[in-house]
Amino acid sequence: MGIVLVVNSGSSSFKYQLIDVDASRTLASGLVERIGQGEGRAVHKASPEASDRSEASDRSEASEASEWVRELPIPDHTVGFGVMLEAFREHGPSLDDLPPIAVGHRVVQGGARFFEPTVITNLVKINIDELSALAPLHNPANLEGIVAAQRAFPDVPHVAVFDTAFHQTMPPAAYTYAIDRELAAKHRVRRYGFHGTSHRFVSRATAEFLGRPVEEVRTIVLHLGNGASVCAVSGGRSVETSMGMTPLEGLVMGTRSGDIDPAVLLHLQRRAGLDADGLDDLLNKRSGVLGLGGHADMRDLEQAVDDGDPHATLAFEVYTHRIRSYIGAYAVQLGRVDAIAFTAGVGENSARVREWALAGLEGFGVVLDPERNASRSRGARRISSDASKVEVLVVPTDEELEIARQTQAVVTA
Ligand SMILES: Nc1ncnc2c1ncn2[C@@H]1O[C@H](COP(=O)(O)OP(=O)(O)O)[C@@H](O)[C@H]1O
Ligand SMILES: CC(=O)OP(=O)(O)O
Ligand SMILES: [Mg+2]
Repeated sequence: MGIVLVVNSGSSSFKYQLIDVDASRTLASGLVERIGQGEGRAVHKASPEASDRSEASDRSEASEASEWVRELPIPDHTVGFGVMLEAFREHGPSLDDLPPIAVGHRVVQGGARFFEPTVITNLVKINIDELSALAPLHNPANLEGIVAAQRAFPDVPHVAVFDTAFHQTMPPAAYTYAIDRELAAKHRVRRYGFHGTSHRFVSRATAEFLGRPVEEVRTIVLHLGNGASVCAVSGGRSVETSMGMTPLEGLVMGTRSGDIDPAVLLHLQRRAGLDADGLDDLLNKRSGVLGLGGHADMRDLEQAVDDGDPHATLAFEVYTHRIRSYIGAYAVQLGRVDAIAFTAGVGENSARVREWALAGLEGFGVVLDPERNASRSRGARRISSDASKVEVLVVPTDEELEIARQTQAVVTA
């Protein structure tokens, strides 16, 4: 059995899943959070009959499994992995019975250097550290998770799976910013794109759902989670994506602004007294639908829209307007669109976002079926009408399974 532990580390938390790759099955999952913040918390679930994705890809399935919860100080990631090992010992499944053959790590920024999953050596760690300049919020935390996980699992290979890797196929015309080229090259300023693991998984699942070879299909993937990005995928390759040098560009997100005239930053620097850190905080943490509508969580925002809050309504309109603009732009770049696939927390669950984002596109052959769109059935499904020229689908993403698959492929190659 090919069992892989998948780790997604953030600065103050990490999520993990123990996955049986051959059976596409989660054996256990958990979250260790509030690391270094006084009182930490760990939640661990063993899946009794393990969630089999072919039957139920909905994550709520996992919540039906029994939980192991601990509240205790977790000063750093190393202690966090100790708590995780304790959870496996006390609550199961036993890692002695189900030893992982490898640990797969989500790493956000791989720059132009990493375009495929990579076994983590000391040199790779130096590179990930060095790429922190291009992802200061993500890479240092990813690296901390890797170091701690290597201490907890010293005898198996650790593999980095990069968010940026799938987008390394973008042509220069798509990834180049129109600024002084020498300055840009010196500081590695270009578009890299993110959420690649999800865009790759969903674009392949879309072709599979349509029963067509991935090489033939042109898809627009809308990954709408807390972070959000669009990807134009042609023949299984990313040709354009909305996030740029960092995960701030593109769509309106929970707390991030997405696209903005760069002169706004200069203006706020000169007139509102914001320095680099202040602008970083504003654009990454206090903007998006939170900044406009007072709620970062789409469920809360939709509730406020229903309650008649005009700020929430405008936030919702701006959010969906931006998605429409990208659909138009990417349809033109692709030349032909076979499918539009919605994925991640918002994309999979919000019928209203999907409806608003696609309203009025009938003239372009995009016609939603309201009943199919409102259905909450699980798994990949069609939500366009039979008359629609473009297939519109909801395709649940599974970044952890994709990381586990890529990790297994690297270590068994
Ligand atoms: N039923 C729902 N309706 C609308 N939005 C939802 C629903 N369920 C989850 N979401 C939204 O999904 C988002 C989180 O998406 P997710 O993909 O889990 O994020 P991430 O992995 O980037 O943290 C939140 O904004 C949440 O409100
Ligand atoms: C890269 C990125 O934006 O990731 P997330 O959606 O997990 O914040
Ligand atoms: Mg996510």
